[in-house]
Amino acid sequence: MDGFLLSRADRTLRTSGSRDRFHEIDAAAEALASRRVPLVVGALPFDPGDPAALTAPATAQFTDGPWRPESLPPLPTVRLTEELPEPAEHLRRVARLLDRLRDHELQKVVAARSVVLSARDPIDPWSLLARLVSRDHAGNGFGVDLSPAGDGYAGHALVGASPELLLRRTGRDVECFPLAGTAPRHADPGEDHAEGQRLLASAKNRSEHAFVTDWIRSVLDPVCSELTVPRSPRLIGTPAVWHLGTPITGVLRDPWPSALELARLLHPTPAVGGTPTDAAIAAIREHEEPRRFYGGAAGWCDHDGDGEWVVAIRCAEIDADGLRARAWAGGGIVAASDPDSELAETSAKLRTLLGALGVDPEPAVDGAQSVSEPDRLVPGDTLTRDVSGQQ
Ligand SMILES: C=C(O[C@H]1C=CC=C(C(=O)O)[C@@H]1O)C(=O)O
Repeated sequence: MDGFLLSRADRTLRTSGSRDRFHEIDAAAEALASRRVPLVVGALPFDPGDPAALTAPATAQFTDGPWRPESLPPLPTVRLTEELPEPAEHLRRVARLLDRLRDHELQKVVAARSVVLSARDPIDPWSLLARLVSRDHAGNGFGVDLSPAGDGYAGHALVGASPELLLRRTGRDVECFPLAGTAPRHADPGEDHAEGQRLLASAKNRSEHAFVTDWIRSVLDPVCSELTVPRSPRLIGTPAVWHLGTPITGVLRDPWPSALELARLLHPTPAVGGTPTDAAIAAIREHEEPRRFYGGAAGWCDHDGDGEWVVAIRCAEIDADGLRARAWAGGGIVAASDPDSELAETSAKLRTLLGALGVDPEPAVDGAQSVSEPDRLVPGDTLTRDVSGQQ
């Protein structure tokens, strides 16, 4: 994939070409701090020990609003050919993680699984990205060339529609919009509304969510002179699922850390990792296939330290020849979690990618979104809906 794109409701960055590449965050941060490069874009891996995929682009353009692709090129027919792990094994893994939660070794851990998709003709990452953005009512989307990460990533692309803002830094202002706690959407508006209200009232989901806001508070507090973390989450609707979300704002004490350094400090939040963070990462390494860039972050940082990073979820990695893609989804497990519901939650989250690729077995899910047509070319400018009105 030549170039990078981050589409958000209010702003899009698109870049092309490469004047430098980095697989180490430190090297990219140094190039920015010394003003050797004006901008770095790319992705951070889930596992902080893995290589990053960062590029100093040759050209960059910011535009207002979400990305509006000129056309929606057709995608090839895609088939789901493998599940990693098989659903039965995911259930067993969740059960084993629940034992560790009950032993108090962990308080929360995110369990993920993936599906492999095969195509006869290449899946063009830009075409898939155009479809994802057009189907997302907030116009969210990202596309990253993973080649800078080195061996095993040459020509691979990470493409997704993440609703979750890891952080945005503008001058000394910092914003985060963590999401955790999920319920399915329904085609019937009454049922859909009731499901959202149940999520908002669910003690289990609120506790799952609080691990994330607590973590973000603990990371930002030492570097911020002001920090506002609302006590209660809001209800956030994506086309496929409801989430609990909390808008967090802060003001940095100093002109640093940069957006890239903040992303490194915050990542992985318990929305993709768990609590305690190190024990959760260790458990994920032990129980799962490598996540690669799923559960990492995608975004940009400029030489003033400003930037924006989204959590790399609702995404797929496309191989260099475009004939194979792998999409992931995970869910937060706490002591009160039920393995079957967790499996169903990952299936609901996978619909974002499967639906865009035409593999979704249940198109009714798309019918649940009242503000987005499946193949509408120009996304609406509605930001994630706050239907609770609560702070
Ligand atoms: C880890 C994922 O979602 C995160 C974001 C929102 C809700 C989540 C949850 O309810 O578990 C997850 O924390 C994913 O989509 O793969």
